[in-house]
Amino acid sequence: MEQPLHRQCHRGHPAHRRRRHGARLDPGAPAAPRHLPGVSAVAESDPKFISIEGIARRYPAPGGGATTIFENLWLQVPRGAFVCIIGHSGCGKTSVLNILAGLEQPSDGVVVVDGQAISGPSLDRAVIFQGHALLPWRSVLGNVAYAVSSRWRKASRAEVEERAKRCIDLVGLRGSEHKKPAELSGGMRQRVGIARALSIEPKIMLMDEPFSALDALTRGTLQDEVRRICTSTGQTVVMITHDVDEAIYLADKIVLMTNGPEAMVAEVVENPLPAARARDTIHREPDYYTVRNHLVDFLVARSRTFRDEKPQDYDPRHPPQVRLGAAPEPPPANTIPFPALAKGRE
Ligand SMILES: Nc1ncnc2c1ncn2[C@@H]1O[C@H](COP(=O)(O)OP(=O)(O)OP(=O)(O)O)[C@@H](O)[C@H]1O
Repeated sequence: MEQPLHRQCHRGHPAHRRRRHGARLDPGAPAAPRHLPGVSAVAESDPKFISIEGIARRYPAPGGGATTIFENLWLQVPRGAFVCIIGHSGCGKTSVLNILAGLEQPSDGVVVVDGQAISGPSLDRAVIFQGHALLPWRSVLGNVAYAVSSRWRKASRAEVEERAKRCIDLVGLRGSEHKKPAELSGGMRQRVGIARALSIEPKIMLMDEPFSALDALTRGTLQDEVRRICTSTGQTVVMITHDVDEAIYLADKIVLMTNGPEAMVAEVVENPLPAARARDTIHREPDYYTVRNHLVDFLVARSRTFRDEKPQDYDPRHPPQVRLGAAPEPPPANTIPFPALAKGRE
């Protein structure tokens, strides 16, 4: 009989031997190193860097029994990938993220990150929530430094401050180091959350609708920052969003979840847009509307009907990888442009 993947020899996995520095919260973890590493730029290829293996989430149902939010959910995220999960409210996106963070236990299955099964929260996995969860009595610098010193307990105060300041710079908050959270705008607080997450060099960054509470302008600016930082550092990210355009701009892969209960991963859409994309011109990319229409169509219709209409060879262990593309042919030369047609009717 085939062994579940998590029982196969993860310790022999090359990723396992590439363990990074740092003080794991897991018992038996090696002690924290004395010196802080620099902000590294890694984008190694490791297709199973995060391996979600047959997880389920069930809650007791009001009249007895259990409600299955999802089960037998499988997903792999390569090292350095930016993955967005989209799906309707209640399908279990936050539950998946909480399981990845180690904040919740799956009712079944396992998640393996970098060769190690998750058994609880760890500084290897930073979570950025919608609410910023900053310590209100600490300054910006204090909040970020607190995270750094939790990660590298033996680092000197100067080392901790230097690293914290570097991350504060990275999110564009230089000059606000000594302000308290109450003195900051929502966008600035979210930047502190991002700086704090980056400062501990997590193996993975988990974001639960991090920009949804922000105004459109701030959201756009922060999306740009996050994209710039994650691209340049090779950060592996799993993010939940309801915003199709945000997913297209940020993600390498977009995971489509069907409606719950008993939600499924319908497919994983590979984003065909070039890595060098810009927010203000992305809608002119030839494949932009192909991808957008596919995602909207899923949310409007297929997220409801997928269970009954799924492909015969659908295998939850290997959800279909969809690569859209091939921009529509340009219209023939003799096509009358739309404005001219409209004019003719006047
Ligand atoms: N502690 C709990 N007890 C019972 N049911 C729960 C509990 N936590 C979550 N649920 C249920 O699990 C389902 C999935 O919740 P989850 O928050 O993961 O969904 P979601 O897709 O993230 O939703 P949203 O987009 O609205 O945030 C929901 O129906 C929710 O009511």
